Amino acid sequence: MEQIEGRIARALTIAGSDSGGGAGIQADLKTFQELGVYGMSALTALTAQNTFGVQGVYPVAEEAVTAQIHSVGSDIGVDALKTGMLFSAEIITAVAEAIAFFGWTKVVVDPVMIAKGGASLLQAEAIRAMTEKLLPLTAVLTPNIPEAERLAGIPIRTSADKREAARRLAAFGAKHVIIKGGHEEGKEAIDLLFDGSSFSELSGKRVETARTHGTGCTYSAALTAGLAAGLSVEASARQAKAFIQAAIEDGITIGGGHGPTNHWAYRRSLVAHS
Ligand SMILES: Nc1ncnc2c1ncn2[C@@H]1O[C@H](COP(=O)(O)OP(=O)(O)O)[C@@H](O)[C@H]1O
Ligand SMILES: Cc1ncc(COP(=O)(O)O)c(N)n1
Repeated sequence: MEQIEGRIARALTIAGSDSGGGAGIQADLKTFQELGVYGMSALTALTAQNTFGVQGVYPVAEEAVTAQIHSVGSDIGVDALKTGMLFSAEIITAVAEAIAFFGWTKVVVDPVMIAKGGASLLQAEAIRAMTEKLLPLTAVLTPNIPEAERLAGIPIRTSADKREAARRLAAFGAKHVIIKGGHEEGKEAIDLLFDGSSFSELSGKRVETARTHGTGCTYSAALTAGLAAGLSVEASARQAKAFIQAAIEDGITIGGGHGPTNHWAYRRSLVAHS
């Protein structure tokens, strides 16, 4: 187990459930475990979901979201947390209030909006609550390209657009912004990291595969695990990139549609090289 200040590192995910196990809370907890961090969860919504898509979305009452976060925060404690599917402005507000109540600072926000199959996981009117209430509390924001376009309010076609979007997202209060390159084309999948003053790129070989369900969830969970264990944002981002690269490359065949990644792959590759 990873240790921080002499005890086990603890990470919380505040996100939706993917019954198919490849994205959402399930991907997050698997990733925390693989990286040696104690995982906890606060559910925001249930989805009936498989590798073909989302068959149903059932949000959790916001007071139940608050209660879950207070239960773990008041007893177990949280070294770092991530948010995933938050669904509504009411849930976003409840989450922002709980983060402020506990004074948590290692906060990763994956602004999940639309599942890869096209289902909406965030109501349109919730975007404003996200930029106004959650981004000011965010240490690392991890949008994909469509999410960055929506939050920043500009289309992203060039690398200059990508940098401008990152600047705009930082202006909402996010201390670091990582715009992920999974939705772009090219031989490399390049993530752009902005720390409020300078840019750096994290690159990996693009894998031609349809099995990318849950990549964003898995990536942000790996980032959160790194922060929980005391790594810097940059070191956590590098570890998360290596984790997702291994998980995509070493694909597993699950279900008849767009399958999940292999959450075992990164740890197995470390063992193989040790
Ligand atoms: N086909 C791929 N090959 C290699 N890396 C990928 C691929 N697709 C996504 N990634 C990486 O996976 C992570 C998640 O990215 P992305 O798929 O854009 O997020 P989301 O799931 O939120 O849409 C990023 O680090 C990205 O660079
Ligand atoms: C409950 C839940 N949360 C998030 C996603 C996004 O998944 P993806 O990483 O495939 O875009 C999802 N499909 N379901």
